[in-house]
Amino acid sequence: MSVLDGILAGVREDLEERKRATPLAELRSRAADAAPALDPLPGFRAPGVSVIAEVKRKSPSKGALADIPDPASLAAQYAAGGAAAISVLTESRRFGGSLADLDAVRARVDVPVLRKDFIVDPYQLWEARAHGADLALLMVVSLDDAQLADLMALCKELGLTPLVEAHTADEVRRAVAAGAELLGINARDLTTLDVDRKVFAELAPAIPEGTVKVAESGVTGPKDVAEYRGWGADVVLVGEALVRSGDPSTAVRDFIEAAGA
Ligand SMILES: O=P(O)(O)OC[C@@H](O)[C@@H](O)c1c[nH]c2ccccc12
Repeated sequence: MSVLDGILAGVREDLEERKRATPLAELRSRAADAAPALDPLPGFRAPGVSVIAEVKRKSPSKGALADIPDPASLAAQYAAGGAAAISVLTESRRFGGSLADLDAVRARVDVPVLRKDFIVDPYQLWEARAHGADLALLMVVSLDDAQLADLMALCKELGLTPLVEAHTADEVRRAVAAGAELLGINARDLTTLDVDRKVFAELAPAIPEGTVKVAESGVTGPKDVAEYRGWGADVVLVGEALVRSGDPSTAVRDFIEAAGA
């Protein structure tokens, strides 16, 4: 069993428990009461690189990264540094996140918020919207074409912008075929956890003009952001380097400046 399979097994168990605790009808009514989702795409298309700054406590590859007792305050510092969006990991077993983190961040910042999780079921998109997310991650590797199409259609209905994540040429092709407007290349192979930033350089040319390109994972400092930018990234998604930085606001600003206009 790969690392990803192990994560997905836990995600499905936790999902069944939440489904028992909170019926879909209740999520639907909470989603209806939520403020409409923000559209992140104009911001991501603005000149210069955009940063999606992530609230990430731990990971299967690195273990504990940072305690983050106050995710809302971390997110506020990211926003003050100029982050175009905030990513909140909500997977609990391996990443130490929760929907409570999403609630806290949503309540504090005005920039778009991404629910970062292993989304395999429509219920999770209703949850995302009920908890105020504007974007949701859809990982091509863990979905077949029919599931991807269904989840993309539900995102549209809910006003959520899907960040469609790929790691191979075939996954990029499937993401494009599904109509992704926001396409992420994860430099981390989730079956082995190996990170290779050059995967972005190799796959980006296959992404059609007009699609917003997101470089995910492996940014250790401003130089890496500049490199991704040189390879055509419109957006970089950064977790570890920011949660460990000690000064998240300055770190975000440095990343944006490193990439130039
Ligand atoms: O901490 P890093 O290397 O900056 O990576 C951030 C982000 O790309 C990573 O958390 C991520 C990308 N895709 C994912 C899918 C699931 C869980 C986590 C991820």
